[in-house]
Amino acid sequence: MAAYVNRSMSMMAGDGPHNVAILNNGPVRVNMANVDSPLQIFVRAKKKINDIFVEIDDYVKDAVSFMHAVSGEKGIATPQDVANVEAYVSKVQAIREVLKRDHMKVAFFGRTSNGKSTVINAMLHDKILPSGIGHTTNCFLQVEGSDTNEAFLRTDGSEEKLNVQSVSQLGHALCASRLQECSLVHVYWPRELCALLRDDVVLVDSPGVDVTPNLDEWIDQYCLDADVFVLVANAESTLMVTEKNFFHKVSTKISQPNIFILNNRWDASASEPEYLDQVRTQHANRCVDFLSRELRVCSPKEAEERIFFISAKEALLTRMREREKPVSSPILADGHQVRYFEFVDFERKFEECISQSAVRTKFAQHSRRGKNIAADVMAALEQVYNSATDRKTTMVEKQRLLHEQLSAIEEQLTTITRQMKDKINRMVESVEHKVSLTLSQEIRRLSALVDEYDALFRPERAALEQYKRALHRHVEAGLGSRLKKRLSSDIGHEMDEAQKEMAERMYSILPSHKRGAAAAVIVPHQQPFEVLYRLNCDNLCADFHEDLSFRFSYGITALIQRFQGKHANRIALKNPPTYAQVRHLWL
Ligand SMILES: Nc1nc2c(ncn2[C@@H]2O[C@H](COP(=O)(O)OP(=O)(O)OP(=O)(O)O)[C@@H](O)[C@H]2O)c(=O)[nH]1
Repeated sequence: MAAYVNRSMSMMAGDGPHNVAILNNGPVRVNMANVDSPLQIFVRAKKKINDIFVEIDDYVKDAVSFMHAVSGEKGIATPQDVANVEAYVSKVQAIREVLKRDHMKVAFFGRTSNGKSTVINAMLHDKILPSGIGHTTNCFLQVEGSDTNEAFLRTDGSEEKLNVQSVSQLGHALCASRLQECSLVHVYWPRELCALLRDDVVLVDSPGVDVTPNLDEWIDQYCLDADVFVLVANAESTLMVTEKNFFHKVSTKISQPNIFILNNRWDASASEPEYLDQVRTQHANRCVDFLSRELRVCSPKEAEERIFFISAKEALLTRMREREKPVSSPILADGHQVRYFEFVDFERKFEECISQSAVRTKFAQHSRRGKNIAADVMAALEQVYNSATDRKTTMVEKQRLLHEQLSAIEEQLTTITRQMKDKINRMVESVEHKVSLTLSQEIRRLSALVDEYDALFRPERAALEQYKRALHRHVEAGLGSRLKKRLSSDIGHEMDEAQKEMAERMYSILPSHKRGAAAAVIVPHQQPFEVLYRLNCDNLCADFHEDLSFRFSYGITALIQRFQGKHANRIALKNPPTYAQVRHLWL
């Protein structure tokens, strides 16, 4: 109580921060002291949830980029996985749009002339909606804050901005251009002029519930998203069946609606002070009974906190005065301050209720949705992570097996290479032995070769030199062809066998799928093996001096020593396979 009294006194005194907005009739100065308003619960929650959805939006977009990046990797993310995550981008956008527009909505109902429009005007601190005796409000009028600092009207479904003065024509039952009772007119009022509007409260005025049979249609169109309902009753009479019927219908369509009951026109009680308490108790009991027992929307104790006895007319007058606006009836009845405090108390409790209700009903659903989206996207990313991890494990295992295989093969290759080198060494020794033996035998029959040489011998120096060179060629050719004939096929056969064995052993260590490719590299030599023996008689006989008297001799013993000497001649084993060729197969 103390809080609202202080606040009310402060507002009546006109202190606290003020804002200025421009209306048709000039600049307006308004009290905006609502920093501790319960509406801030909704305002802060809205900012918080909007910020969270900005983060969810970024998270989803990052996830989409990531999914696109990995979609090329086989077995990690399918195009369907990418599309599933991508679908959340538009869902998050849609929620963000709804969140931006989310507001707290309060709908005012009651019989004609009970003072619904006057209550709204008092809450807005200005005479915005038409009011007067008789049936005044002809259609639904929704007052909401305008983002631009201007006041204007818009009929539902139209983009045309109408002058704010035309609300009297459009919404007034007595004007010729009035709309259908179910129509909606948006009244945009500068947020800066009213704390309620600035904090995203939307107020809906309605025609009297006693002037229409279309209550169901009203409820479906204007009540389903309302956070709070205010029944504006007439304290001069009592709750009427039409009013009760309307809220019975509301409570069948909406679970546990938040309903406040304002017993308006309580200023009338000033003229009958002797019955004031009894009437108040009677009205209060009936209202508590209606909310708690008939509608079952709250407990009797909670109901007591939802029932107020006010004078909207006085509250509006007080606030118009405070803003130095001209007022028609300056005289206020006795007890007007107490009634004003109760009006302020109603505003406070209404703000708490609408703020908490809107946060719960509107943001709780969005929070769940946001959590689910984040969880779904995280699950998709986890699936990608798990697939990638499985793939990595498989590849690492494959790499380990390959390394093992490679090490084993390199070991075998080293063994084979060593064995082959030993074999080659043994073969070289064997061939040298064979060549040496064959050469000895051939040299022993060298005289026969020399005897076959039948060129004309002349002792002159020049002719003698020519004779010697020709004889050398003859001996070289004869000896070479004899060695080749006797050694080639024997050694060649041995070489072929050795090459074949080497190739087969190489094949045996290769993995089966590599053998095809290796066949082109490990091929046993196809060229026939031949023994080449380079016999240079000119060198061999360089220190030979002919005895012309005895013709000449080749000095057989010397020749044999020369042939077998370590710096003399070498057997050439043509085309042996090399270690480099063998190793190339593996690299
Ligand atoms: N004495 C007194 N008169 C009031 C009070 N509240 C509103 N009125 C007057 O009652 C008449 C009807 O007020 P409205 O605000 O137009 O009532 P309403 O419920 O909006 O009426 P409809 O728009 O026709 O449904 C106006 O002349 C107001 O000045 C109040 O608390 N005390």
